[in-house]
Amino acid sequence: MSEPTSPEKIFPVSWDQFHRDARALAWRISGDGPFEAIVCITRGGLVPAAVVSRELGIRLIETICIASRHNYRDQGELMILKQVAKDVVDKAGGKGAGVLVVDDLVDTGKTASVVRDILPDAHFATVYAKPKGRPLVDTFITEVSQDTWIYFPWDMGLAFQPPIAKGPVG
Ligand SMILES: O=P(O)(O)OC[C@H]1O[C@H](OP(=O)(O)OP(=O)(O)O)[C@H](O)[C@@H]1O
Ligand SMILES: Nc1nc2[nH]cnc2c(=O)[nH]1
Ligand SMILES: [Mg+2]
Repeated sequence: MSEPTSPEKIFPVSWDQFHRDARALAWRISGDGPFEAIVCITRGGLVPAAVVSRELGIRLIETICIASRHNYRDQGELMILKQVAKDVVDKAGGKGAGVLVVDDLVDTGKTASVVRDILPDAHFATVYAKPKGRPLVDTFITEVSQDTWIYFPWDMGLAFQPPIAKGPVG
């Protein structure tokens, strides 16, 4: 479980900021290829994978589908819903050489370590990283503290904010 300890910090990310950070990730890994394929870890990896794929001209995109948070933030048993296709693993010499694994973030590192077991020689890239998971990634853009919860733009919406003078609602 990666429930942030108190006091919890939050790090809200807008679409614009996420796009810039994902593009910066592409820049940072652009010298580490060539990559034959991207393996993106769904669902969070889908968005940065689209940006990195466009920037680096990688058109072979595969997924590994992993679910671990069955109740919002509580991390439960990690379930692989779909494995990496055999032809992609074979293309990478069976161990992931020439494969770029993309995810939105690494937190405890549990998801990343499962994927590393499958593709040990792959290059692992995430947009954000927390300290516990950081050793598992080769490249990331921004580190946030372990007690920070990142709010992604696809999980948020515009909402009315009461004027400061009215005080907190409720
Ligand atoms: O380092 P960890 O502690 O394993 O956490 C990181 C993982 O948690 C989130 O995915 P989640 O399982 O919530 O599913 P989602 O991508 O479908 O939102 C995030 O997208 C990473 O894949
Ligand atoms: N949205 C979101 N998902 C996560 N999964 C693991 N850590 C986080 C986080 O900080 N934010
Ligand atoms: Mg995920």
